[in-house]
Amino acid sequence: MHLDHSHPHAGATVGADAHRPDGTRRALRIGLGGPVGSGKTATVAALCRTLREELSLAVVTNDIYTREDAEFLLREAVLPPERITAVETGACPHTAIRDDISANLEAVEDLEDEVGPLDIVLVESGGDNLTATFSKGLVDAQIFVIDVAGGDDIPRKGGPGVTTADLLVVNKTDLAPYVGSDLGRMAADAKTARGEMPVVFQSLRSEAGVTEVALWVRAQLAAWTA
Ligand SMILES: Nc1nc2c(ncn2[C@@H]2O[C@H](COP(=O)(O)OP(=O)(O)OP(=O)(O)O)[C@@H](O)[C@H]2O)c(=O)[nH]1
Repeated sequence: MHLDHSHPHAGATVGADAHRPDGTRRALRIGLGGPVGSGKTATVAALCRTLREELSLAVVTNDIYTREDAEFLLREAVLPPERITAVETGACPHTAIRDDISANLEAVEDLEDEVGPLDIVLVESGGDNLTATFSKGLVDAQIFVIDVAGGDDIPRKGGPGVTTADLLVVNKTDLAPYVGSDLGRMAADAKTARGEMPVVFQSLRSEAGVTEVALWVRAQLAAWTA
């Protein structure tokens, strides 16, 4: 189930310089943030599986003290190991993606140098609260992932992630009947909070899986390379 694809190209604004020092175009950088356990890593894994044959991809993960998200992606072999880098933030992940972005920028640039040229780098934030947003100096577009089990009032309560992310993903729709979440209400509240900005409802347990988000990512890349 998805909603409001009337503006598939909303997003991808040029934040940092679009070129590498040698003059070639750098990869499009897409950030994924959201609360703990909403499905960020699972979405990154599914995007890699869907897009890896057609695009040159890499992933940067952020965890506070561990490399768990990167280890999951390595174990699942969603990409060759040299294309996955873990940043240990040692503090709130949102500091590393919003305030002191140097470690993430270095990780992205190292990946481009070592395995490039790359089409897309996915930068996953460690699970954080609803205020976690990425610096425009780090990513060109951001996806905010919430899930239906976290409470169907999250779109209404908002927060910068929900209201300003280029794409809002409401994940785990398969669980809605079990946790009593009202998807219609979530959709209406998301519309109120976001206006014309896109929202995708997905279940990674369904056959459609990450298809809609992958379409959005392809549209961002098309706009970036145009
Ligand atoms: N039922 C269901 N479970 C899901 C779905 N997506 C992810 N999960 C499960 O939810 C759990 C958390 O998913 P993760 O991808 O690790 O979540 P995360 O946002 O990366 O978590 P942190 O990195 O700890 O913040 C895992 O057990 C996933 O398998 C979904 O669409 N439906």
